[in-house]
Amino acid sequence: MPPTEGLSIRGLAKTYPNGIAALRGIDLEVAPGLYGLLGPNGAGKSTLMRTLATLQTPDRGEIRLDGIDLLAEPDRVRRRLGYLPQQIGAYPGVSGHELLTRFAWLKGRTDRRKRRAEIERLLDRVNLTDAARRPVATYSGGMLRRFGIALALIGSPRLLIVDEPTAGLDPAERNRFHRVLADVAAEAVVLLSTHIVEDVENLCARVAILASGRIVAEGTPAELTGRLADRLWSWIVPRGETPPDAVHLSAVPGGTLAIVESSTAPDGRFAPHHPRLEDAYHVALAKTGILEVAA
Ligand SMILES: Nc1ncnc2c1ncn2[C@@H]1O[C@H](COP(=O)(O)OP(=O)(O)OP(=O)(O)O)[C@@H](O)[C@H]1O
Repeated sequence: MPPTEGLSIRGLAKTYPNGIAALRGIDLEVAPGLYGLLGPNGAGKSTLMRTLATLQTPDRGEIRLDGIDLLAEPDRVRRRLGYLPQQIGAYPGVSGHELLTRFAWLKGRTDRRKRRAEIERLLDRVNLTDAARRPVATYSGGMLRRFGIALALIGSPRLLIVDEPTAGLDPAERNRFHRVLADVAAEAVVLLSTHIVEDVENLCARVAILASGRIVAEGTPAELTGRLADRLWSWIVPRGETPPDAVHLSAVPGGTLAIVESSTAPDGRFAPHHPRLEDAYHVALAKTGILEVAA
């Protein structure tokens, strides 16, 4: 990747005044496209996202967006940023069209004709043209998420930061939301932070797994699962029996599914297990000593 395109992060570190080291030296190169950031609670995802959104500063390190130094020139980078927060505030009675108009005005879109054209384009892009005159307060959860993208896309950002986007969406809305993100990712860096491994597996060209403030694995979903080829074994432990030491345990009909990493089958009860991104995630966390409670 040429150094002038995309997002480049080097040696990023942040320790809060209470002594918690939320970021312990993050290095990442992110090209335009959809990039997934996975990690358990407290891994440092929000700290990283807020730092990229210029809402807080790191103790050390460097961030460049399309070659522009974010810490030295935050205002210049802000003009190229879109941030989709988890919640959009309540604006009683205000229609989608009107709220977009206000935000566009705040972002410096003062030419009325150009602003209107941009808003029409954005509404069409997120499939909300028909609902544009309805109050935002009446939108469903999925419509609100897509509306949030339209807000974040004012000014055609080069980096779109999306935090935990699909919680609470039904499958059809989740799918619609993903299609909009994929469309944006054709021309910008879209950084998607989530707990939902399946969203990243289906959608993202590359993924980083963050744990305790460090990147513990990085690559394409195929690379991450490929490293585990022929190394995973599973066994459904009948109810009442003690499960073995495993990289992941989850409840299934009939007992507990135990997934174990080993170069050979631990014993005759285990069958080969085809690795999924979720397994790579649990293996990466297990190697750092972090065990997530089964979902
Ligand atoms: N303002 C703050 N002051 C002190 N500690 C903080 C602050 N914000 C976050 N932390 C701590 O830093 C660590 C990383 O938190 P962060 O919110 O970045 O993680 P996360 O991966 O986003 O987690 P979650 O998925 O739960 O939001 C946690 O231990 C958290 O308690």
